[in-house]
Amino acid sequence: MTGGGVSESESTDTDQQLVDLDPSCHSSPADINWSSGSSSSCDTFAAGSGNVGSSSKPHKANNDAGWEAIRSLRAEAPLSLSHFRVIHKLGSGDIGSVYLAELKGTECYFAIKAMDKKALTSRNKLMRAETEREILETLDHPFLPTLYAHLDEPQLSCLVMEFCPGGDLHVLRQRQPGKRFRDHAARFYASEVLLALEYLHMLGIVYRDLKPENVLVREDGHIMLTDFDLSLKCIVHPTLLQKSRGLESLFDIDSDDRATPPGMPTPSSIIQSYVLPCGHPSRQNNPTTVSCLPVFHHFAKKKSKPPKFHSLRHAESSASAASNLQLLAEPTDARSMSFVGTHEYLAPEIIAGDGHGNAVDWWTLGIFIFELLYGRTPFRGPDNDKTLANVVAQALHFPDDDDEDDETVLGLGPSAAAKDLIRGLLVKDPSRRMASSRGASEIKQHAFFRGINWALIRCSIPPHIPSPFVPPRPPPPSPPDKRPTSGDFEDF
Ligand SMILES: Nc1ncnc2c1ncn2[C@@H]1O[C@H](COP(=O)(O)OP(=O)(O)OP(=O)(O)O)[C@@H](O)[C@H]1O
Repeated sequence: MTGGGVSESESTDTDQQLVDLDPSCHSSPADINWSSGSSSSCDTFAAGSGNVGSSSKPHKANNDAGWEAIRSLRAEAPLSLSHFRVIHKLGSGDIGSVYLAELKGTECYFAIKAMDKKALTSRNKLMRAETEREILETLDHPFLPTLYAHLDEPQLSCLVMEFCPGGDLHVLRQRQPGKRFRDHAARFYASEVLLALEYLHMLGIVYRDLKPENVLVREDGHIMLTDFDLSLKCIVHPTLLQKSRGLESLFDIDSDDRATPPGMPTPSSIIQSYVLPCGHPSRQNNPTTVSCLPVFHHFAKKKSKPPKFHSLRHAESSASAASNLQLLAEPTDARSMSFVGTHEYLAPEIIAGDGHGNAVDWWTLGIFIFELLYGRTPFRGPDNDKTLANVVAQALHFPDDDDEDDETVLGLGPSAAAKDLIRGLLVKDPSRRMASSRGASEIKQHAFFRGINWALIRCSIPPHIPSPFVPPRPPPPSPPDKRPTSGDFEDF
């Protein structure tokens, strides 16, 4: 995609002053000098300075060989880079490079994002790296990366993350006929992205960098949203809305009052219905689609007392009233003035610099779906300035509106429902944009997503399953210093 990325208003440089750990620069991957003294590295999770470990990731940490391997290593000594064998570079971003690495002797593979601390400081990117780490530490969701460890080496700050072997959606789209996805595939990717965004919003995180390049494909074909260095963290004020009464707020749940209201599903039932694998007994009994689980999940860890009810006393005892309730926990009133994102994906309010909130993610979702379906973004101009001008002022136009190609004539092009959804998401005024007040659930109810089983989406069959990941063979052992003696061959 052209158009480049705008990282932050205060620094838009993209020079890679970061340390290059590219194995191709070395005689063998194993020769890479990851740090100047890994013995003094600090595994912040193990040391307890980061409050995240496998125990606080109940959904992603179960039956995960990676966690098991790391856990048993940590039982003996703090984890350090010397425990990993670097295989090759997966790619570079603005604040670091990502490597495929194996935890030595385990056949467990990880993606390690290595950031040079000096370069981060001199380029004023320390905060971004810190934000990304903090966000990754909190995540525990099927469509978001697991952070296994943060290794604070003398020169490098390294994030040990889940490795995603299937490439990204940008590359996958190029391989489709006409370089665009059909409706059913776009619907699948958009729905998994939507769930990931919903979860992030409920944690008070505005993602701000949705684009196909940041949507990775797992080995099983499901997705993983990556790259959180442009994300915004804010405080959420969960609110219950009554569906039949529109947007009227029934009660607020402040940070100290996080119990389940009578008649509402309990936190554990919501979590189970959402994240348990298919076939789990709890699943079969409770396949409810619930849009508000992450908030409860987030809150469930805290000691709770009954919430303060500001109105609708009946709700206290009525299960039917509860079924009419909808939790809004997204940071709809978050505000940031930063100029962040990728030109073609920037929301008008970011360009205008008037302050923006989570509605920017719904704008980018609209651009994302458009790009998946049409093979290009809607407002792209000949240069970045023209692109920005188009985003702010140009009306949305679908390529097949006036110029019907063969696919459209045959009914294979994007459906009317897809276009209607895109239109709703690409409303330039964020306060009128779809989902700006009622959050992700409004999008989920759109006709484009009809037939999606939100609770069981993880069990659906993805449109594309990548070829199985073949673990690279370890390099041959280095030749012995001395000439072989007859003793070396005694087995032959
Ligand atoms: N967990 C992962 N598994 C596999 N590949 C990954 C993983 N994380 C990142 N990558 C790949 O590594 C490359 C660099 O990723 P990174 O997140 O550092 O930066 P970016 O998304 O390219 O850019 P920026 O940080 O500037 O927005 C990307 O090409 C991405 O596809």
